[in-house]
Amino acid sequence: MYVVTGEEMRQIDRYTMDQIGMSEELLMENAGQAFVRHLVSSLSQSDDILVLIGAGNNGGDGFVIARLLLEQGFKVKTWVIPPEEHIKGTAKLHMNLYRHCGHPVSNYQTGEAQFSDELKDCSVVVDALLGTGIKGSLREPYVKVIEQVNKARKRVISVDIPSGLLASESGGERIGILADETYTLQAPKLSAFLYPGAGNYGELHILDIAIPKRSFEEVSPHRHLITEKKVQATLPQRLGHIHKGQAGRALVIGGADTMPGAPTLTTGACLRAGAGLVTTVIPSRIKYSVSQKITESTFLFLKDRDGEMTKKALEEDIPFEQFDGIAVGPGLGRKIAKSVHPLLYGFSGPAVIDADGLFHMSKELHLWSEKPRQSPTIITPHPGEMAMLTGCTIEEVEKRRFQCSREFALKYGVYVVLKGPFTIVTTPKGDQWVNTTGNASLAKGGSGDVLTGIILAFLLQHSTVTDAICNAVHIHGKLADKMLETHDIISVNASDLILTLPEVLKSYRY
Ligand SMILES: NC(=O)C1=CN([C@@H]2O[C@H](COP(=O)(O)OP(=O)(O)OC[C@H]3O[C@@H](n4cnc5c(N)ncnc54)[C@H](OP(=O)(O)O)[C@@H]3O)[C@@H](O)[C@H]2O)[C@@H](O)CC1
Ligand SMILES: Nc1ncnc2c1ncn2[C@@H]1O[C@H](COP(=O)(O)OP(=O)(O)O)[C@@H](O)[C@H]1O
Ligand SMILES: [K+]
Repeated sequence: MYVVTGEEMRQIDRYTMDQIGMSEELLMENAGQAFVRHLVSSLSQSDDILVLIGAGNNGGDGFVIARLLLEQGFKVKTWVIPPEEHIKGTAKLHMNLYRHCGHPVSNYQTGEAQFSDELKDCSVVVDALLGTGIKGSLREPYVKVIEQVNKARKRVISVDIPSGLLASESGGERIGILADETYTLQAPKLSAFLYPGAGNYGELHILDIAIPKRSFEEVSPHRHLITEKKVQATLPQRLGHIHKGQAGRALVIGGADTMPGAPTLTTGACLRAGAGLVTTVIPSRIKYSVSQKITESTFLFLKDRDGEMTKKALEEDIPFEQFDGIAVGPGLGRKIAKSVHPLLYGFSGPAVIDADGLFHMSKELHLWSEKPRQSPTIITPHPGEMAMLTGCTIEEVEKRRFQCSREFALKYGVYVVLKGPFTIVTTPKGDQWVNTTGNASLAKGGSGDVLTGIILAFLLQHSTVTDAICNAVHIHGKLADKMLETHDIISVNASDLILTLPEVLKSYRY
C-alpha cells in the first residue's frame, strides 16, 4: 500500500488513463461505487443525506454517489455549491447522467437560505466539494459552506480528502471540513498523517477503485503504509532446535542516577520481544534499583561519575564483540561528552540510538556519514530530538516530517524512526514506511524506551532491518491499542505495554 502526494496521484491517474486506457469516467464511476458499497451498511433508510458537490472531479464523484444512493432508495438531497456552469469535463458527464436518471439538483448560488435549513435537518453530509485538485487559499463560497458544515455537527463523510486541506501538507491554519470519516481513493495522501490536518480526516478508510498496480509501479512513490498483513507475514518464527545465543545477544546501555527506569523498560521490552540473551549496562550507583526489577538479564555495572557512566568505562569495559546488537541511550544522561560515536564505530551489528544517545550523536554528526554501512544504525528521535539533530524548529520538523526524516537518512546513511502519531520509518536509501497503530495513551514518559527494546529484539530475529523496525513500530502501537480495551486512555503506563506484548504477539501468529 503506497502513500502519495497529490502530484504523484495525478501522475498515477494519468498513466492509468493514457497508457492503460481506463477512462476517467470509469474511474469516477468506480470511486462512487466503492464509496457507496462501503458506506451503506452504516446508513439507515431514515437518514437524510446531503451530498455537497464542488466544481472539479471530487464533485463528479459526488454525483455518482448521490445517484447510487438514490437508486438504492436512500433520501438524498444534492447541492451544487459553485455556479453550475463551472462544472466541466467528466464531472459534467456524471452530472448529466445523474439528471437523465430523473434526480434533482439544488444550487447554493440561488438557494443559500434553503441550504441552511436542509443542513440543519439532515443527519449525514457527504463532502464531495474539493479533493486533490485544490490550489492556494480556500475561496468563497467554499469557506462559508465549510464553516457552516463544521458548525452543524452532523455525521460528515469526506470523499478522498476533507475538503479544503491540501493533499500533501500538514494543514496549519487552513480551513477544512472536519470529517468523522474519510474514504480516500486507492492510496492515502500525505496529509492524512500530518497534524493538525490529520485531525480533520476522522477515521481513514482506503477504497480500492481498481487502479492497476502497474500505474503505481511506473510512478513508484517511495512511501508505503505498514499493513497488518505484512507484519503478520514477516514476524520471525522460532525454530524448534534454536538455542538462546541464536535468538540474539542484546546489549542495552543506559541509565543514570535520576533515570534508572529507562534501561529497565528497554531491557524488559527486549526480553519480551524475544531476544535470547540481554545484558544491561548501567552505572554502578543504580545497580540495586535496576537489578531488582529485572530477573532475566545479566548486568555490567560501570564506573560512574556523579551517577553517570564515564566515557572511559563505556569504551574500555564493555566487551562489544560478544553482542549481536546494541541499544544506546535510554536514561543515559548528558554528562558523558562525545561518547557515542567511538562506541559504535567498530561495532559490526545493528545499533539503536535513542534519547540521550541522540544528544551525543548530534555533537558528532559529521562522523556518521563515514560509518561502515554494513552495520546499520537506527535512530529513534521524537520531533524534539529530530529538531536538535537537524537544527530545525520542532514546528518545521512536524510540518515536513516526511522530507525531514528522508533528508537526514540519505545524508547520514542511517535508518530514521521519527516518532509521534504516525511514526515514519525511513531507510538509508530513502524508502519510507508510515505506521497507523497506536494512540495518545503513548504520550507518557517511558513509551519510547519500550519501543527501543522491541526494535533491538526484532533486529536480532528478522531477516531484514526494515521489516524488524516496521514490525516493532507497528506492534508497539498495537500494545497501546490493546490496552484501551480495558484501560482509560490516560492511565496506561509504559510498563503495562511490556505486559501486553505476549498477548499481542500471539494474536499475529497464524
Ligand atoms: N485518484 C483518482 O484516480 C481519481 C480521482 N478522482 C477525484 O478527482 C479529484 C481531483 O479532481 P480535480 O483534479 O478535478 O480537483 P478537485 O479536487 O475536484 O478540485 C478542483 C476544483 O476546485 C477548484 N479550486 C481549486 N483550488 C481552489 C481553492 N483554493 N478554493 C476554491 N476552489 C478551488 C477548482 O477551480 P478552478 O481553480 O479550476 O477555478 C476546480 O473547480 C480527487 O480528489 C478525487 O476525488 C475520481 O473522480 C476519479 C479517480
Ligand atoms: N499521541 C500519540 N499517538 C500515538 N503515538 C504516540 C503519541 N504520543 C507518543 N506516541 C508514541 O510514544 C512513543 C514516545 O516516545 P518518546 O517521546 O521517546 O518517549 P520516552 O522518551 O518518554 O520514552 C513513541 O513511540 C511515539 O510514537
Ligand atoms: K472532499
